[in-house]
Amino acid sequence: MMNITITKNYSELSVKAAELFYKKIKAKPSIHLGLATGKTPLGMYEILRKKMKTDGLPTDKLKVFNLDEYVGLSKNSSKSFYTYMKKQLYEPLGLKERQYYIPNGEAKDLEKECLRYEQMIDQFGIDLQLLGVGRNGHIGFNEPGTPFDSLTHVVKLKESTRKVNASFFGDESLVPTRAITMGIQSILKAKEIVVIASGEEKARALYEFVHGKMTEEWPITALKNHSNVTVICDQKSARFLKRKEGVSHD
Ligand SMILES: O=P(O)(O)OC[C@H]1O[C@](O)(CO)[C@@H](O)[C@@H]1O
Repeated sequence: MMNITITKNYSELSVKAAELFYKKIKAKPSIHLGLATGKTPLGMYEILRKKMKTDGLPTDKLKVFNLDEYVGLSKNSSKSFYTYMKKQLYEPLGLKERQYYIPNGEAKDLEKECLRYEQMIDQFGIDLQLLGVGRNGHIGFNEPGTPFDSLTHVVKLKESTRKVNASFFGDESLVPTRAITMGIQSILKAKEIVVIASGEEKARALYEFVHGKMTEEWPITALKNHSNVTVICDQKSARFLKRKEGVSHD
């Protein structure tokens, strides 16, 4: 089942997505969340952490798992996804180290690290997975051509992805060339998935996801196989979507 909500703009998208996560956390304080980095979730993370704090939602039973991490960056580098998450949620929500999980991009044996991470996902299970989407349809760092049955693995980042992510680094040459990412199969293991997308540059990927056929050329289309996916996107990213049942325009 796929539900699509189209919002007027990025602010509304952030409010909707934050509300959804807030409700789920409130209903099940021991929920296991799968979380994403990138620009798109920044708005929802800000609303979520503020509301959770104001309302005093307990966070001691929460567990959060991250999709990916760069290889070769120190965990404490200001550019690591660990630092991003620490600033956006781990610290503001007062999470203890045992409550958050992120691939270790500094591991000596990367293959072993991938295996460890996948085993942990299997052991705990993710209830609700948040996903952004790349312009080329990537989810996590699973670039076009990644097998749908892939588990956590090391990827060589595409030049186009490094270019887009250069804004976080100041210069493209500083963006790491590899990352560890949950695979497509690992992502599909989540009980429920929420995809957020904003801006015209995401419109083609959303079109392929909603109206296109399943193909490894558009990694996001793997989600067509999942039984519980919600898409929250703004009008700009939804410009190629056709009106149909299950699509609500706010
Ligand atoms: O939200 P953004 O910055 O557009 O990124 C989209 C996707 O691209 C990535 O940043 C990887 O390049 C993902 O982590 C993210 O979900």
